[in-house]
Amino acid sequence: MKKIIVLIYGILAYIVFLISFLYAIGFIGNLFVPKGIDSGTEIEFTTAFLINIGLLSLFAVQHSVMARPVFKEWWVKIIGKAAERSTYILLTSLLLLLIFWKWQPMTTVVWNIENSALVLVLQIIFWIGWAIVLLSTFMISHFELFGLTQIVDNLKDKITQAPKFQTNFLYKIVRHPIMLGFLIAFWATPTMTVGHLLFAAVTTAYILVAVKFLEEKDLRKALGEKYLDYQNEVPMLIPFTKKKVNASLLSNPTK
Ligand SMILES: C[S@@+](CC[C@H](N)C(=O)[O-])C[C@H]1O[C@@H](n2cnc3c(N)ncnc32)[C@H](O)[C@@H]1O
Repeated sequence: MKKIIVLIYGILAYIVFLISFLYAIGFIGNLFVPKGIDSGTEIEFTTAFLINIGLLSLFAVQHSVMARPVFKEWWVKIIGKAAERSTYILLTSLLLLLIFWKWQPMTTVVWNIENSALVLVLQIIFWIGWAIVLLSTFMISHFELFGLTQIVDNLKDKITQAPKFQTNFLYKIVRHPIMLGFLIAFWATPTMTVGHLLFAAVTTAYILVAVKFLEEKDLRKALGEKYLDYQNEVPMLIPFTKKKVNASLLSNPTK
């Protein structure tokens, strides 16, 4: 019975993720959805700025803290191994929906491209960004990343294997294609408002810090030499720019 409940919980968490992901596309692109990043009544600038920064910070704290191995070790004792990833996905998705709901528009235009060919190019790049995000999740292990493998394995009394470390497909071009896809989608717009710029700038800063100082640190710790070699061979986010890692990291992968 408990396994069925965990299964239903995991499926619901995945549905909430799908809703938040699709809404994110509409929100950032000001497309299809009732409330886009630039819609709604504008309030005083400082208040809007503080609310928006507060919302993004809330997301950053939840997303970073709950992804750390130390937190997970403690958290699985409470929630159980099978439901851990689904809970992470559910809370992440709910916080995203909170951002979309409470986001304060700041509609002063920073740039507005009128050339229709350029507008089309930017719109295509925007969609390419989202396609990169989605495709890359399948290159790692989409169903494990979103907790579905864990809940199905739990039903079958099977231990979920950690996904294979991926160095192929887009992971051969950059180490973080999912993040690259987000960055492309956040910045590629023909009309950039102050609110959209704030969103893009803060999320970019967060992605750079979280990837470099949290995720890669964990991966170096878990994979050691293998990850250092990967860092030496494949650039972090910008394709075809190779970055050499600090030699001191080779002797201390946990640094
Ligand atoms: C949301 S995904 C983002 C992955 C990567 N940062 C990216 O942007 O494509 C985070 C999870 O992917 C895992 N991960 C990162 N690089 C990986 C790789 N090359 N192969 C398999 N898993 C990876 C991390 O350990 C973490 O659990």
